[in-house]
Amino acid sequence: MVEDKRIVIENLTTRYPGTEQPQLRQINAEVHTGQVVGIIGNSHSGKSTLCRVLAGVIPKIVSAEIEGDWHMLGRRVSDGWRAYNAMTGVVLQNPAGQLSGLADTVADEIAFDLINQGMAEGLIQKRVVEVATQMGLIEQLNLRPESLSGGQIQRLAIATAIAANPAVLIMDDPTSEMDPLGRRQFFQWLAQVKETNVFIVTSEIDDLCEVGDVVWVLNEGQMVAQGRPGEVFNHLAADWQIPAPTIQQLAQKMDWHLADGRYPVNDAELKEARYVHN
Ligand SMILES: Nc1ncnc2c1ncn2[C@@H]1O[C@H](COP(=O)(O)OP(=O)(O)OP(=O)(O)O)[C@@H](O)[C@H]1O
Repeated sequence: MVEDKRIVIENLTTRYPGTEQPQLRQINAEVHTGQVVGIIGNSHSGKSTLCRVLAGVIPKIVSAEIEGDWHMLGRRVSDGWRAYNAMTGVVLQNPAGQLSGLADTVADEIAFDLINQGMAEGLIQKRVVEVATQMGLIEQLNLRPESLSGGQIQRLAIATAIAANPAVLIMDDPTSEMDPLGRRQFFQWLAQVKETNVFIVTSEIDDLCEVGDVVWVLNEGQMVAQGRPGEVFNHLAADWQIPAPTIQQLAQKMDWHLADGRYPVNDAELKEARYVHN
């Protein structure tokens, strides 16, 4: 059998109980292995709801009426929760609520899922140090999780989500409480993640343009645009209320554009635009 390496969403519509209007309306999308997908949109546009669906939290934990279909790497939640859940690493809003509450130390929290999976002790220790290094938590390994700052708790939630090397990583605004340096380190880490499908809700448009392969724009529950960052940000509609990336704003002022007429949205495109103008 050929392995399905796609993530496919077909005509997805969701309604929370007691609500008349759907929160997601007829969403269609297809993503291929290894892509970083940035999900953007203004408040209440449905970004968190889409993350909950992709993570299987809807319908497994939060109930909602669902029409349409979605499958990731050939699996659906209805095929079995264990296998679906094992495939995903998830960081939802309020990461503190996601921690086990059982671990004495940051190291134990990161190790929690690995212990549950029956990984050998030596391998667990190695992996804990690896992800703690990636998330800048190496000096916090022996601290109690509840003693961490908001930004550190977000890093810990990410560390626990990536510890078991999930094929799909779903993160809902994972840097909202990080300081600027923490945010930069996070996006530098994300830039070098390979062979993982990443979905990230973020308002950090500039960073997203550096690391994102694809951007999805949600507006009132509809997917109003999807494509490469350069395509999407060059065609923003005013009612989406999404600002253009800083580089694009600068390039518009300078009237620096690329050979195809678009304005650059990231460092690499800015260099290219300079080349076109020299
Ligand atoms: N459990 C729920 N029950 C009923 N309605 C809900 C529930 N969760 C979210 N909603 C509603 O669904 C809509 C979409 O919310 P969602 O949180 O997905 O948007 P969002 O784009 O993530 O917003 P934000 O950027 O403010 O976090 C909103 O109108 C919200 O009030």
